[in-house]
Amino acid sequence: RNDLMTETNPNYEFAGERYTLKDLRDVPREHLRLTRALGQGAFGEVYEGLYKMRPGDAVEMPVAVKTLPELSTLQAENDFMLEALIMGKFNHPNIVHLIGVCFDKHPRYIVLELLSGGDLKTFLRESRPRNDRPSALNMKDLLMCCVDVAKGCKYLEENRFIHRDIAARNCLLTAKTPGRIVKIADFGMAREVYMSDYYRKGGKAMLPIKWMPPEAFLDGIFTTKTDVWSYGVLLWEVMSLGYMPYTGCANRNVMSLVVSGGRLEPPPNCPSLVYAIMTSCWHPEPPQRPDFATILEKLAGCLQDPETLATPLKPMIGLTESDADVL
Ligand SMILES: C[C@@H](Oc1cc(-c2cccc(S(C)(=O)=O)c2)cnc1N)c1cc(F)ccc1N1NC=CN1
Repeated sequence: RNDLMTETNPNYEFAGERYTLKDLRDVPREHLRLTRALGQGAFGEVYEGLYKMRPGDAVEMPVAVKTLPELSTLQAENDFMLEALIMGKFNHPNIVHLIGVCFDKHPRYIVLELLSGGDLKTFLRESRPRNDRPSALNMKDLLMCCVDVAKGCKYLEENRFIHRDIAARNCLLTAKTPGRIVKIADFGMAREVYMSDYYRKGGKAMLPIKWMPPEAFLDGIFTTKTDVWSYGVLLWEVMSLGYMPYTGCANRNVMSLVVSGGRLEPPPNCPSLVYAIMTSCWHPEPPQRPDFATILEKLAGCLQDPETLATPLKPMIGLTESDADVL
């Protein structure tokens, strides 16, 4: 909780230091050119754009621009600023880089590095083996994606930062081709905790129940072990090539299932070494869950196990893709 938030001058504590908006680089609006819409973000439209770093420059840097609509509540303004402050303090290869902000007038912009591989969930779904094309990915590709996200999570853990929404939809790739790097790129839920709880929007519907451990959705307890549980679900998302977890199950059923000890089944062809990591992340007792350093060691073990690496990828069977994925 950060009760130091005031309407106009949010302070933000990270890694033992306090920051305010003045710490964020100001991007002159006239050096920014929005080229096309990428999709709807939590606040407003997100655009792809080009940023001329220095006025005389011929070269322009591709960027992603989050926009805050003109007609926004003060609450939304604060949330938006805080998200920029949160991202502005991170410095890690597996966390999206904040380039700067345009907060001088409306519409306000948050300018991020553009990761042109798009989001991890979409990438996984697009990479499923099709009859005309065996999967473009192999087990090593999948494990490398998981390693990247775990490295980002380890950095957050070391800085005692709880993300609260680790999921494939919130991760982006630098490219779809080999050599791709995965980065944690959305901090919307983390922002929530810094706003007074009574502002929390709506009911349970706002919470990513399928990625949350019991102590979080029952008692609102969030620790770094919350992110470990979510990371286990992300592992399942990756190994299933982007399926919706608990296929066909509604949120309230997932809650009772998980509370009574039910867990996600191993995706088809999921190596037992990898499934063992997932289940360790889903231990009912938070302290019994591994930390991200341990998870990285276990993933390194998988990457050195010939049998694991040789496992072919196979899509889920049963429900057709469209049903399975939406429910
Ligand atoms: C805010 C936005 O940030 C970005 C999106 C894309 C990006 C997103 C989708 C497709 C492509 S692209 C140019 O490769 O087709 C690039 C590329 N770089 C970003 N920095 C984002 C961050 C996430 F963690 C998850 C989803 C999105 N969005 N927001 C709106 C759509 N996705």
